[in-house]
Amino acid sequence: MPAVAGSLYMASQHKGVPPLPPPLPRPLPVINLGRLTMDSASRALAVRDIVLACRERGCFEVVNHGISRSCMNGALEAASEFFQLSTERKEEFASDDIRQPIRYDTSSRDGISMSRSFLKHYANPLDDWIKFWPTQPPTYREKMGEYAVETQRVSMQLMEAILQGLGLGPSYLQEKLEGGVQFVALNNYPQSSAKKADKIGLAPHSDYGFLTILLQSSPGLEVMHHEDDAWTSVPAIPGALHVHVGDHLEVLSNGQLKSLVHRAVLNPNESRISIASIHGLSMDEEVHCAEELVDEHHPKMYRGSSFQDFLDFLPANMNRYKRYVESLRIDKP
Ligand SMILES: O=C(O)CCC(=O)C(=O)O
Ligand SMILES: [Fe+2]
Repeated sequence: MPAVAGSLYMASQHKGVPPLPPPLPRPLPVINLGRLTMDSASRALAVRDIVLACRERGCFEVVNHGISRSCMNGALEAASEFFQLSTERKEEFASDDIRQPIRYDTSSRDGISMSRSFLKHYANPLDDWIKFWPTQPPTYREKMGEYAVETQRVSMQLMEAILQGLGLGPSYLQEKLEGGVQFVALNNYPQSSAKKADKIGLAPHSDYGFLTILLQSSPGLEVMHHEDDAWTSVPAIPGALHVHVGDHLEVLSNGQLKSLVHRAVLNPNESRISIASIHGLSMDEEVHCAEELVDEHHPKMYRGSSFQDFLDFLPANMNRYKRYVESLRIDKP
């Protein structure tokens, strides 16, 4: 009998040996971003790794991205100090209106916040938005501003690599991306309690931009890869950032890359902060399937839409789609 894994497995069952356990979860790809600015061979390998990770896993971790530890820790500290302010102070930013330039909330009116409070605001270009940001804690604008500018830079590098890897060229959409939306969500989750059975902080969803860059103070982010039916926990690797594919990258790539379903679970040991930076085109700019990726074998899969369209869509469609992009499919039932 040939010594293939399947036959060994069968043989062990025949002898009454317990069946093999399911395969171990594959570790998430960790990509050294420094290679993008080295020689062209190193860049080509990094581009290949990034696109493969996007295609096969929908996400990856990046290291050597050029954002200093003190900048990342500064942003986490500023977020943590904001959430420690009195309720009254935080509620100065409370609003039901998702079009406000800054918004604080604690409830699940958005259909997915099960146990989190959040502060959301825009960040690019910084000069247009920073005036709306909190002045308490006093270092908030400086620390969050520095981190926002740095993540916008990393998002540009990543998008150039992805667009190159898709065959569209690194400067495809460049100006529109430079002037695009950067939406920053600071999330604050309580420590899970032994009494409460529900350990979900944020329910499963995808993000609507091209890319999300996420920094977490401790583990809690979980992702579901495209072919999987199970959650994979994303480790909080010191100094690393997590990156995942959003709905508009699925549209732009005409379905070659798929937006990633993810959720946040409560951490049993501590309260947790995450900072999600979502990058896309500007408010009214529609994202379409790239014509270069449409042909007779790959018909156009999605209709075009803008960030503005997403905001219009959201209030009436909470919980209808786990991924907004499903509503954009041309062949949807
Ligand atoms: O807290 C997390 O890890 C996930 C946050 C998230 O998915 C979001 O803000 O969209
Ligand atoms: Fe998200």
